[in-house]
This record gives sequence, structure tokens and C-alpha cells, in this order.
Amino acid sequence: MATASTLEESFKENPQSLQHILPIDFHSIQEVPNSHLWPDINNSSISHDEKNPNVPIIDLLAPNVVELIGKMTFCLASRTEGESRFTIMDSPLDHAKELWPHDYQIFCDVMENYQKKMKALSFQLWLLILNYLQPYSQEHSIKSFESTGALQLNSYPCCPNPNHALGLAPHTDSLFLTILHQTNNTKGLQILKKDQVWTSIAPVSNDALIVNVGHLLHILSNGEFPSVYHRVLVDQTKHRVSLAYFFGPQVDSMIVPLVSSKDNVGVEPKYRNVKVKEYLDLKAKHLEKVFSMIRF
Ligand SMILES: O=C(O)CCC(=O)C(=O)O
Ligand SMILES: [Fe+2]
Repeated sequence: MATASTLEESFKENPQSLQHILPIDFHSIQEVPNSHLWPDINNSSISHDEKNPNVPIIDLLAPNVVELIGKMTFCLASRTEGESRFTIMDSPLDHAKELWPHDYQIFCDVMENYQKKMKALSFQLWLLILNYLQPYSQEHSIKSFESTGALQLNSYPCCPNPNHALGLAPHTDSLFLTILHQTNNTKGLQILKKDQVWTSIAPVSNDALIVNVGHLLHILSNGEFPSVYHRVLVDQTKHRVSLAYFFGPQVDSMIVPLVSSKDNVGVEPKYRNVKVKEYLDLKAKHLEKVFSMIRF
């Protein structure tokens, strides 16, 4: 089998995460079909907490931004869900031409511009995080690594029975950071807090973005920036759309837990070194169990 050398090839080689998506016609259904029922969405051990959790809101222009970034304890992060997804890597041109043969340019321009802005923002956040993790490091190799990114457009149609269906099943994101924009002022995103309570993350304002830590940053930071389980609920009357920009390293990079900063002297790495490609393959096969597979 050919070895993937880009994120895009790696996604194509590992389509497992899409295998259990069963498309349904949202216009014709009156009830959630059995294939899409989730029996325990609001059961007692996993309750639905409406209060906004203690998610830090960080102004990137604040003078103490590096310190504030270090306080990020919640960050955002199977799918037989009632959701549609469209993933864009680099140019959406081919897909857009198929969808709108005569009118694809505006969409492409907006998407390319959005990706460019998200890439720049991700890189800015990435440097702040590295400055926090390794404040005294002269090591520039990880700071100047080649990044990759993908933009995913998520659409969650109204659902006749939102208590028995999920928009997106519980998962953690894989790469370094996900920058999420929720539109229409419609909530749906929930994170699993340490006490095992699912908690809604309502949109704060139109110009606030949600930053979610992915598994690879969790490993690189030796657990200092933990990735968080999250899922998406659906709504009976509101259609929700979100844009998730995934930012990460090239698939041939090696992720080595950073344990050499001043504060971390004497700290043992909790995870073994892992190549991004190997990690993505393991995650595609074993989903969330991948974490225990690379933990010491
Ligand atoms: O739609 C959302 O709020 C979350 C999307 C998400 O978690 C993902 O695309 O990985
Ligand atoms: Fe996610």
C-alpha cells in the first residue's frame, strides 16, 4: 500500500471514520430512523448541563496573553449522525464546480480567504502555546515546522426528535488545534467535563472563536494542554452550521513530548514519540483507544 505523504492522502487512505455514516433524506423523514437513534443522550450519568462552563475567553491582544493561554484547561475539541460534512483541503474548486457549475467562484474565494486567515491565526496561537511550553528554548525547529490545515463545513439540519439523535458523536480532534466558528447563534456543541457531565458551549459572540486542543498537541505538551471530548446535539427547529479549521503538522513529522522547559525539569514523558502518519492510522482503526496505545 502506498504511504501517505500528505494529510489529504492520509484521510483518503483511512476512510473508516466515514464508513458508518448512513445518509438520510432530511426533507422526507418524520422521525429519526432506528439506524440513527442514540439511546442514552440525556441519561443520568451523562446529564445535560445548561450552565455555561468555566471556559476561558482569551483576548489575543492582551499583554499577558501567553500566561492566559497557559490557563486553557477546556478547549474544544463514530459517527452515525444526522450531520452533513464537507472537508476542504487547499482549494475547494473541484467540488464547487460540481455543485455549482456556473457559480462556483464566490464560494471558492470566500473559502480560500477564510482558510488563509485561519492558518495565520492558528500559527499565531501555536507560537503563543510554544512560548508557554518552552519559554527558554532556543530550539526553533518546532516553531518553524511545515503546517497543514483543513477546513470542515458542518451542517446540522433540524431533527424531529433531538433527544434521540446526535449531530456529531463524542470524539476528540486529532491534530494540534481546531478553530471553530458556530453560526446562526445556535448552540449544539457540548464538552465532557472531568465530572463526566456534558456541558453546552453556547456561542459567545459573532467574533469569538472556539479553540479546541487536538490529541497531537495533548501529546506534544505532555498532557499540559489536554484534548477534550466533545459532541454536537441537534435542534428541533434550528438548523446549525459550523466551520472547523484543523491545524496540524505534516504527516511525516515526529511528535515528541516537550518535557524540557524550565518548569518541567524532572518530568517524565507520558507518551512515546509518534509519527503523525502512524498516529492518524492508529486513530482511524482504533478511534479514541489510540490514546492508551501511545501512553507509557
Ligand atoms: O460543530 C461543532 O460545533 C463541532 C464540530 C466538530 O467537533 C468537528 O468538526 O470535529
Ligand atoms: Fe471535533
